[in-house]
Order: sequence, then structure tokens, then C-alpha cells
Amino acid sequence: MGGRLIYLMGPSGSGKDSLIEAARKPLRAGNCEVVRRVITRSAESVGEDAIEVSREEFERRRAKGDFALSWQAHGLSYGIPVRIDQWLAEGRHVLINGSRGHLTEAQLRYPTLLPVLLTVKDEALRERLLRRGRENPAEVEARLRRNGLFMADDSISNIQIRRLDNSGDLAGTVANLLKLLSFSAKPDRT
Ligand SMILES: Nc1ncnc2c1ncn2[C@@H]1O[C@H](COP(=O)(O)OP(=O)(O)O)[C@@H](O)[C@H]1O
Ligand SMILES: O=P(O)(O)OC[C@H]1O[C@H](OP(=O)(O)OP(=O)(O)O)[C@H](O)[C@@H]1O
Repeated sequence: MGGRLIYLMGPSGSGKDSLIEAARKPLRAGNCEVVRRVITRSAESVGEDAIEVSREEFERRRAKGDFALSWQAHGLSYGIPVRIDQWLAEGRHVLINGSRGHLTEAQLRYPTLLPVLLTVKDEALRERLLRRGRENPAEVEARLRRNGLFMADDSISNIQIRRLDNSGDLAGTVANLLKLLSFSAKPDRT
């Protein structure tokens, strides 16, 4: 029986990377792999544990079929390595840092994926993005605008999405994620 794809999504700055880092060990212990994304983010940027490549290299890998899923946002390209298919076939669950804008396409390829939406109160989002300090103020505003578009568009709420609030402390969010997955990620529910 195959594993289940856990599709974590949420606005930039909501805490997806922080949550993934904090939950990595218990997820592994629960038979859930976390995949490193391939991103065309410049090498000097700090941030998630991702594989940074040039645009040319990204396109080369995409054309070669290296990605199970790929999308563009914030002027960057993001790819999910195709090795996740092997893990899923072996019965392991896989958690990915996904995109709200790519959810529909992702569901076409993975009909049983579990969509988990990380939310955070509006006022905290700008503050977190600014505190992270990776983007300049204009880029932060662009991310907030993008989030506003998703909030105004109810298309991502047409399917059953598990919501996880990260407005409080991270440890609480980790505990809630693990609780949610221990219930939802069982193979017999796929
Ligand atoms: N629960 C939390 N409480 C306070 N700060 C948080 C929390 N979760 C994340 N952060 C901080 O918010 C910023 C954005 O988090 P990050 O994980 O980079 O978000 P994302 O990956 O969704 O863009 C980081 O500076 C991070 O340390
Ligand atoms: O369609 P959306 O839901 O808006 O998502 C667009 C992209 O933004 C997020 O990345 P990330 O949080 O890494 O963006 P960042 O570059 O601001 O960190 C998410 O993981 C997607 O790759």
C-alpha cells in the first residue's frame, strides 16, 4: 500500500520552514520523509534547507523529468524531486512545502494528497517576514499582496483542507501537526 503525500502550504512567512525543521525528527520516526526542494533562490539567501540552482540548471532538471511537481512564485522556480514517488511507492509518507497556487495541479497527480494550510494572524505575518529579513521591504509587501489574493479567492477552500494555526508558539504547532498526521496519514485512509 502506498504512502500519503502531505501537502503543507501557507503564506510566505507563516512558518512552514520553521515547522518542517522542528518536526523533522518526529516525522521521520513516524515514517514520514521530508523532501528538500530545488529552488532558484540566490545562494547567499539564508532560509530553508533547499537545493539552490541557477535558472538554467532548474530548467535542465525540469526538462529531464527530475521534478514530480514544479511551480513559479515570487519570481522564483520551485521543484519537488521525483524521488518522492519512490518513497510513496514504498509506503512511506512524504511531507512537502507546497504552493497554494499549485494545489489543483498537485491534486491531479496525487489525488489522495492531504492538504494542510498553515495560517497566521494578519498582523503577525508582516512582522515575521520583516524579522526574517531575507526579503527587502518591497518584496515583503509583494508577498503580503499575494496572500491577500488567496484570502479573497475561495477556490482553495473548495476541497477539504486541514487548517493549522501558527499564530502561537511553534512547539504547539508541531504538536498539532503530529496529532493531525497520526490520525490522517495512516495508509488505510489513502
Ligand atoms: N510560531 C512562531 N512564532 C514566532 N515566530 C515564528 C513562528 N513560526 C515561525 N516564526 C518566524 O517567522 C519567520 C518566517 O518563518 P518561515 O519558517 O521562514 O516561514 P515560511 O517558510 O512559511 O516562509 C521566521 O523568522 C521564523 O523564525
Ligand atoms: O502559492 P503560494 O502558496 O503563495 O506559494 C508560493 C511559494 O511561496 C512559498 O514558498 P516560501 O514560503 O518558501 O516563499 P519564500 O520564498 O517567501 O520563503 C510556497 O512554498 C511556494 O513555493
